[in-house]
Amino acid sequence: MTSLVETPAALTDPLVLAGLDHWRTLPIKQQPNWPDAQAVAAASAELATLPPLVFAGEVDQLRERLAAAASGHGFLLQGGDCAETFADATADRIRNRVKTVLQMAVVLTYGASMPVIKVGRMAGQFAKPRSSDTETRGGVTLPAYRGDIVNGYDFTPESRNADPSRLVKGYHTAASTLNLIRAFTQGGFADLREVHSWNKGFAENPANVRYEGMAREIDRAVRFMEACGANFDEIKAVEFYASHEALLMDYERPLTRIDSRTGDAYDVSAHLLWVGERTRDIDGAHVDFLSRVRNPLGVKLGPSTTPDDVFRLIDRLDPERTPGRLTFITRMGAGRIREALPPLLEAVKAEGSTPLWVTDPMHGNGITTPTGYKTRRFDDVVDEVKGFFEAHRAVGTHPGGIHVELTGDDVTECLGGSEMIDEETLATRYESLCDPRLNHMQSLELAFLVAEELRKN
Ligand SMILES: O=C[C@H](O)[C@H](O)COP(=O)(O)O
Ligand SMILES: C=C(OP(=O)(O)O)C(=O)O
Ligand SMILES: [Mn+2]
Repeated sequence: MTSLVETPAALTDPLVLAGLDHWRTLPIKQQPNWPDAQAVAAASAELATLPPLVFAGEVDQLRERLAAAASGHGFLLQGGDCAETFADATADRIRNRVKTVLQMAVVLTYGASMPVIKVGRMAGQFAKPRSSDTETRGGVTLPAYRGDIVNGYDFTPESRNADPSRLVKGYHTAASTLNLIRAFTQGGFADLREVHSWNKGFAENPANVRYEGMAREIDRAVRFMEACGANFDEIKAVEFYASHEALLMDYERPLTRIDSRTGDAYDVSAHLLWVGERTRDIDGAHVDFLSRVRNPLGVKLGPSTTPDDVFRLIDRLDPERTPGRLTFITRMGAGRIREALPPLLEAVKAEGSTPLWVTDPMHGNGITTPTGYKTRRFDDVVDEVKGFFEAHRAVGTHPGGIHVELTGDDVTECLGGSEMIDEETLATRYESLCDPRLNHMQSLELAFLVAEELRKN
């Protein structure tokens, strides 16, 4: 016999019971003005029926890897576009980014004898926080571009309108990106014996040539080990994780599920989620939501962060001090890191917490050229990375990783590097729709530099 009194779904839904909607009652920043609330609700409802993009077991495995790194036994390499676009989710572009991350990882692993955790800003990095809600061109003001999952980049009212159908397109684009990443990294392409082939197709440049030299050494070592009986077939596959900024709540919330193994909530849109510098308010919606999912979390920290801010974030996001749960991604700027980072490291060390400390040498070093290009100087990026290592050496903490905006293509978006990209050259191949990315060669150069810094430790 059925009950005459129906139980409201909300009272039995485990996600609701886990407080996963509490963020709706809190102040929230950087969300789009969706013109059609019903269409957003329909898109979110559709997302809620779609399969998870990642599995909770993989998420747990990443947390274990990050825990090892936080205790000094590993290094996180997190990289990819500032803003992924739907149009660029092509086989060639995805392959070039994966190859670039694999090459950087091998430079770091071989150069510094350190296990490297590979995490892409990929398969979901579609939503962007902006400094301004609007953009004005030639006297016309329109909503700012907030990433392909919200609106279009074309400067027309139609394109800049927030369109909820993009939420579902974002999911499917993330799914096909992740599918290809999994094929590349599990299907033999990432095999260490392919170390030379990752360099193929990239124009020859000094960083490539240096890489080739290293690849030859690795080849010799692999052949030697094979001759000794080592079985390299066992390490044909490589772990490669997906991450993005958990910004757009109409995407993240419906992609949050209860894990049948443990009863815990996981945001299954990516393995690792991070909260941005603009949305990490301790009493805000984003921090509340993320505090309730089990994924490893990143938190961006800008130059004005105080030790008190850090302690409050640790208490909210990692009350049980779970190893590998929390990664602080500092983005101080080359001119600030040497004074701003050490007090945070000291304070956290004294308190006894062991988060993973990672440097993002991109977001504190933005400049705009007189011709209007958003760019960064490669020298500033390098200087911030060096400042990061100096700070950790001084305090005696582990410099645990780098977080970079990069692409595998030969774009001209950041100034300098051995190719000496100058302000005039920026125009030749500037493709980013948001922040400037290191190109393939600049990325490799940075990896060699980081390996040298790691060797000094
Ligand atoms: O990626 C980070 C931010 O979204 C980006 O730096 C904001 O850029 P804006 O200052 O042009 O809005
Ligand atoms: C928005 C970003 O950075 P931040 O929050 O550090 O400004 C980003 O990483 O794209
Ligand atoms: Mn960015």
